[in-house]
Formats: sequence, structure tokens, C-alpha cells
Amino acid sequence: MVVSGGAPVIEARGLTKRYRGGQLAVDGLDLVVPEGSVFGFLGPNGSGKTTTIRMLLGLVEPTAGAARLLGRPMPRAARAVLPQVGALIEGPAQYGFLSGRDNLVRFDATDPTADPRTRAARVEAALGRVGLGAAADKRAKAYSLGMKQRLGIAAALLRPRRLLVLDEPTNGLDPQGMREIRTLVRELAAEGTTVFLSSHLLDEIEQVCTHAAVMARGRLLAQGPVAELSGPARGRLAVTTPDAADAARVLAEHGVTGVEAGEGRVSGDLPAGDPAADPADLNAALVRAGVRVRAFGVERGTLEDAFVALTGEGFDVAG
Ligand SMILES: Nc1ncnc2c1ncn2[C@@H]1O[C@H](COP(=O)(O)OP(=O)(O)OP(=O)(O)O)[C@@H](O)[C@H]1O
Repeated sequence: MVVSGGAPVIEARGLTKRYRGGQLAVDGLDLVVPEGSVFGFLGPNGSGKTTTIRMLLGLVEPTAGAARLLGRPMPRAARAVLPQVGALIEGPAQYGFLSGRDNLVRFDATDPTADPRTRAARVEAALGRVGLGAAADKRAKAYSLGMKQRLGIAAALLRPRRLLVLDEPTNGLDPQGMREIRTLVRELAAEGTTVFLSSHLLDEIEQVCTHAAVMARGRLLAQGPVAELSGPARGRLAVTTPDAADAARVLAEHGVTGVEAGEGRVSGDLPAGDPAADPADLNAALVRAGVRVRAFGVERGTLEDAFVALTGEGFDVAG
């Protein structure tokens, strides 16, 4: 995965959308998506993700602000830029009575710039790309939801793309289907495609994305590399030991707070802001005191911790 220092693949400045009814769906959004990233656009239902994606792709006119895609202004440069961008918005549109392959043939034929002589090869490559080669002759209506989603992505990948935009690609999928999509996203990223995907599922973003932005009620709360967003967020120390009571005492003596001792396990909060509190020293202190340590680690904060810290509320994953 190459995250280069080049121009951002997506850049929004003060991007705002107020719908005619007066609803402020997106409010002054500043967004920077680095090339080569898998960028998670995270927010509860109704937080403005789809509206943002539509503005980025030039499908909805912003009320204020500006968006650039692949370094070019949108929607002005849409004709030059969009051929390099694959998008899957609001689920795949497919003909159930056609096979997966014939769906792609049909879709490819709607592209006036696609050479009919190389169509078959293009379609086979796209089917292989998403792992539908073996199921290519099945009718799409017999596909699982995950397969339908992959067929939709295959359609977006009939041409080489610099950027792939996926709006809630795992919505409604079972765990197996989600895994398939995650694997595909990772493979595409490894080949250098920047992937921008929206989701209301925190752990999904955490598992697949290098970068993320967090939206709530039309506003951007935070953005950056996932590791920076979720950690250090007050790492919690976790020690696995048969001597839990002794370990708890030693840790407390060394400034660890909120110590909890359970069966074979002790956890606690590292002394905040104390540069002398190196976890290695705590481990050494345990060993000196004769505590037998089976495992010793600092648990990173999760994106959910970060979200709760940002909003003061839980992440509503309903719907
Ligand atoms: N065409 C429209 N006209 C008026 N209001 C709209 C329109 N589309 C969306 N909205 C409103 O704008 C807000 C943001 O909606 P949007 O679909 O962008 O959010 P989202 O984060 O993508 O949510 P979801 O995951 O449910 O699609 C919501 O309150 C929604 O009701």
C-alpha cells in the first residue's frame, strides 16, 4: 500500500449542502483523502455521508464550498475525471434474469468509449478480479447479496480506476459477505487503487481502512490515519498472570490507576502524562517482585472510544 505525498485524490473545502426543504445535510466539510489510502467515511445513518459522496461525484450541486476529485474541480471536470473513478452507490443495479457475465457485458456496452472487440476480455478480467469467475454463468438473481455486491464492484472495475467510491458496500451482508468485500478492498488497495468507502460500522472501518473521517449530523468531527484516531486514547495495561493479587498491588504502587484484578488477569490505566511510566519499567517491577508474567501488553484505544470521546455519546449503529 503506497500512501504517497502527492495531491489528494479527494479534497473538499467548506463543502455544504442544504436541501430545498431547509435540511442542512452537510455543513462546511473539509476532507482530504490521500492517494493510496483505504479511506473510511464513518457516521451514523443520516449523518450526511451519501450527500457528501454525491457532491464529490458531481451528482448533487453543493450549496457552498468546493470539491476536487483527482486534483480537478467538480462538477466542472466531471467528464475528464469520472472515467478514472469507479462508484457503487445505493447498491448494485442488476438484471436478475441475466448471468453475472451477461450483466457485465451489458453494462460495458453502455460505455461509448469501451471497445467492443476487447469487451469479452474486460468482462472476464473483472469477474476474476472480484472472485466471480466460477459463478459467472449463474443468473444474478441466484447470487447471494455479497455476490451481487461484488458484481456491482466488478462493473465499477471494468476500466482501470485510480479511485473507487463505495457507499455502504457491506450494508445488509452477512459476516461471510462482509469478509469477501473486505478482502477485495484490501487487494485493490494493494494494487494502488485508492478506495473511499462509507460505513456506519466502526469495526469494519477499523479492520480495513488506513484512514478515516468521522461524521455526525452533517459535520466532520475528526479525520486522519486510523491508528492516530483510535490510539493512543489512554492505553490500558493488561497483564496475564497466575499471581493476580500481587500484580495488582505492584502496579498500584507504581502509579497505575483503576486497577482491576480478575482470574489470571490484571488491567489498569497507565499513569497519564508521566514520562517515567514506561510499560517496560512496570513489567520489570512485576518481575522483580516475583510476579510471574505470562503476557504483558498495552491495549490500544478503539475507534469507538475515540468516537465516544469526540461526541460524548455512543455510536448509534441502528439501521
Ligand atoms: N434529497 C433530499 N432532500 C431532502 N433531504 C435529504 C435528501 N437526501 C438526504 N436528505 C437528508 O439529509 C440528511 C443526510 O442524509 P444522507 O443520506 O446524506 O446521510 P447518510 O449519512 O448517507 O445516511 P444513510 O447511511 O442513512 O444513507 C438526512 O437528514 C436526510 O434525511
